[in-house]
Amino acid sequence: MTKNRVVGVIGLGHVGAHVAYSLAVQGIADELVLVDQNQQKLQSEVQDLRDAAAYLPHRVTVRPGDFADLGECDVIVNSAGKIDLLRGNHDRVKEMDFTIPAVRSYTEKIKASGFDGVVINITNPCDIVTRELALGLGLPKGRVFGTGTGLDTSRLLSALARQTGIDHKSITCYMLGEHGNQQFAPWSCVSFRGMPLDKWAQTDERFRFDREALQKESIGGAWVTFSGKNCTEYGISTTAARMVHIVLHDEKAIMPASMELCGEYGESGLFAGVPCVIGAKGVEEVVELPLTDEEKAKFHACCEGIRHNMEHLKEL
Ligand SMILES: NC(=O)c1ccc[n+]([C@@H]2O[C@H](COP(=O)([O-])OP(=O)(O)OC[C@H]3O[C@@H](n4cnc5c(N)ncnc54)[C@H](O)[C@@H]3O)[C@@H](O)[C@H]2O)c1
Repeated sequence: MTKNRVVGVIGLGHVGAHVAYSLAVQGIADELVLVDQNQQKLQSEVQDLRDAAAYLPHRVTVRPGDFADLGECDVIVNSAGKIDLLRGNHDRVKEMDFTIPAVRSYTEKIKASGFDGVVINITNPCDIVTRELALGLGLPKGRVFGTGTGLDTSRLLSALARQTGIDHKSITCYMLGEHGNQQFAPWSCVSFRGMPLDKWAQTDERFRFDREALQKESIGGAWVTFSGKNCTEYGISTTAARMVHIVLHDEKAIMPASMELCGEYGESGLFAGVPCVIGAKGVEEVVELPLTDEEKAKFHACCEGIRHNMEHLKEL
């Protein structure tokens, strides 16, 4: 009998519930172990997901758990948080006063469960919380990473697909840096199945667009979604589900993720959004894009911004 693929989700709010649903609907997980400090919310989400199971194309079992039950998971998705703290201000760092102590409160419990898999962090501020989890859990390098600029890259892919008429899956592009206000698109690395953007732009006007405007659209997309529903759900849950799929199938796929930098891009001591080779061991390699000098400077500025935000850790 083949081993069941067991995925744990911590925090069953807007994001965690949608992650669990995506994993169930896409048949990515065989078993879901759900954990939330709000027991009523947890029971409700478990019930609702179980109600869906009979008509899903793949068999999935769903159960409520505690941190002690996470030891058997192959992958844990962390999405605990308090999204209401972002109402009225567009800065994910504002959630840090809640999310850092929250994560610290259960890191030891995850360790005590005997967990030895991969952790994918969504909780904001994503780069800083991912680092906190990685330090606390002490798993081998790469086993804890964040969705980082994965979602922001999805937004850029969507904008580029609408602008050019070329399908998302034929486009290579990245948002790099912070999953936050300090991120940017390195346009020199954008290509359409091997043909660089600049080359297309020489002959086709659909590829001669306002790059600043598209970048702004990708960075601001979160707040367009947030403004009408006070959360974001579909984009992030699909991003995380894709990452879980990559890990469980040992795909060695390249995707932007929040990963520790140890000299790559001339940076160290922090987690930031960069392209990564992801497989069964989590992030197995950071891909160093051939950035222009101007793009390198932008990347360093993003890292300085993350470092500035990390200063607040001293007060927590
Ligand atoms: N990285 C990204 O791209 C991205 C995108 C969207 C949201 N987010 C982040 O994801 C997180 C969750 O967002 P949301 O909209 O679901 O928030 P939410 O407030 O709706 O839900 C958070 C859930 O976490 C639970 N929780 C809080 N502390 C906990 C703890 N100590 N132990 C167990 N459960 C705990 C709460 O009970 C709640 O059910 C937030 O930090 C948000 O900013 C990140």
